[in-house]
Amino acid sequence: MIKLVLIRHGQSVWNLENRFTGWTDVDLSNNGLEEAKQAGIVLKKHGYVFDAAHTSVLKRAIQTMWIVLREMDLLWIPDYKSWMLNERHYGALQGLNKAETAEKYGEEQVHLWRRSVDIRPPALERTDERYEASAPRYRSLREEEFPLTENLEDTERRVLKYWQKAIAPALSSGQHLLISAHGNTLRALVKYLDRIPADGIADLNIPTGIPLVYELDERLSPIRHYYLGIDGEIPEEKIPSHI
Ligand SMILES: O=C(O)[C@H](O)COP(=O)(O)O
Repeated sequence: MIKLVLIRHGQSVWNLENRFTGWTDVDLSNNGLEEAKQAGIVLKKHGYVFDAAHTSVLKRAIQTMWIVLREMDLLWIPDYKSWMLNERHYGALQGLNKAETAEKYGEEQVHLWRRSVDIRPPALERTDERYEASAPRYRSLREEEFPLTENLEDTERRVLKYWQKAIAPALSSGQHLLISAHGNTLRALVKYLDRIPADGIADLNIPTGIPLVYELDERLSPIRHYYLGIDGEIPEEKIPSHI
């Protein structure tokens, strides 16, 4: 049995302000910093040790990874950062307040943008100041690869490409991995791992800063999964699944 640990970054300052974030590179809130520290304490207490860690190129996920690994005295392990683990791109919604957006476009429309699989939010214009294709961290992307908006299917495609290229081979070689990523990145990965159909994913939310442990068989098929707290597996009814 192989254990894989997923963690959504701690609460960010735009989670706190209820803003659409996507690829915007915002910091963790003070609460998010504390969540990440607690996650490291929990993982260390339960004897987890990682051989490597994977994260996005967004600081809320990178800092979460660093804080967790610092608490575990594992800052020395290799870590890999890829844009392919970035949060789903929220297009022209990035920076807008979710409640104000719902007032303007209606709750149903915002829910579809946030939780459907195949509906993309309005796209960014390449002239928009939020369009960051020229940022050094995205140097490896061709212009046509840089998203102007994404639905969950788009996110799933790039996450699975990274899974096949970097994660699955490492797991199959016996490595214990930590993936520090984002709400929709992990929704996409969980959808794939648990074979959740498109019409079954809308209500799945990943809470911030709580280690999600996947026990996988030798074919990397999930045996079971659970959130890990200081006293061990957290009962389903105690998981804060706020949307
Ligand atoms: O990108 C964001 O706004 C959040 O990290 C996830 O937002 P969502 O829960 O609205 O998809």
